[in-house]
Amino acid sequence: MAQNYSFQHFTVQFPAEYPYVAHVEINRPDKMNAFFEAMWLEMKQVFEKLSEDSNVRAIVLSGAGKAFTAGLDVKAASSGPLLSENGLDPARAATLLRRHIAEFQDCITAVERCEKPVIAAMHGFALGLAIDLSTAADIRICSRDVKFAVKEVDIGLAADIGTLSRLPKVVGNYGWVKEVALTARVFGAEEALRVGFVNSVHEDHQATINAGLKLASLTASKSPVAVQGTKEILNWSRDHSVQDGLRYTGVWNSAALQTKDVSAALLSGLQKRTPTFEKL
Ligand SMILES: CC/C=C\C=C\CC(=O)SCCNC(=O)CCNC(=O)[C@H](O)C(C)(C)COP(=O)(O)OP(=O)(O)OC[C@H]1O[C@@H](n2cnc3c(N)ncnc32)[C@H](O)[C@@H]1OP(=O)(O)O
Repeated sequence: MAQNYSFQHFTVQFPAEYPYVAHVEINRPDKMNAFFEAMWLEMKQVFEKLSEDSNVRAIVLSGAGKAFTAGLDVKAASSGPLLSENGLDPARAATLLRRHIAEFQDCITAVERCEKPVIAAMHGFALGLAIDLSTAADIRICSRDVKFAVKEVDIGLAADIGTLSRLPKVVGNYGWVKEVALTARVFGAEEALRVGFVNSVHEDHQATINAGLKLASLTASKSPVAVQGTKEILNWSRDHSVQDGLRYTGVWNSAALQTKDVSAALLSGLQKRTPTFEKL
């Protein structure tokens, strides 16, 4: 049984029918799961804890209520460091703001840094911060009803917590990213599927969660050494040359291939048996 998780703005469940799978739900439905500072700090704790939990091998992230998340809590932001008059000279004010942005970015990056695969299962509204957050996940799926927007220019910002860095790498199409980021226009499930932002589209919220849990369960049935190595190497290779990626893979696997999991799994297909793996 996984350890007990108790958080204020996130529920973490371990569905009995999906061993080694954690389901994280953003839980502020009365405000469309809009994020304020305590929430993104808490989200970092959630993913750091799951990353280290050997009873967890894959994670589904979804939102409670009518939205995955409507993004930044714009009411809270209107009285936070973005707009506050602090009397500091510009360089000092900029230093504080830069630290604030870096801390916020780090909370989103906690999802990418999490050693376990994370599947973002989105429905309803997925605006602004939702795109930052879901591009830090490994796999994105959505429901037919979803409304996406890279909404930052609508609120006077260049997106600064991940979207502009990660979305082009997810979809491999700068022209499309520029269109949605420069206009903040809403796009739906069909377009998201066509450009490769999401991997699959499902009938409704619950069907999307179920599909996420099944995918999570499939990866959780594999060697955790192999799966965690695959996430690490893919993320690293995304940001480096092929030659550097090959070299990193060789170094990584020179340790990882010494796992017992290889001998447990190598002949399992031929021998028509399902291997089991120790916790990691
Ligand atoms: C340093 C900067 C780092 C990060 C920046 C991130 C940028 C972003 O995330 S940009 C995106 C910001 N989000 C928005 O601008 C969306 C604002 N919300 C809406 O436009 C609408 O609420 C809606 C999502 C289209 C849904 O409309 P509707 O179905 O009519 O519901 P509402 O009655 O409007 O909302 C219900 C309830 O939720 C509150 N709420 C919704 N979104 C937010 C939000 N983003 N921030 C704060 N609160 C939000 C809304 O006020 C309602 O609450 P009440 O108490 O009932 O008023």
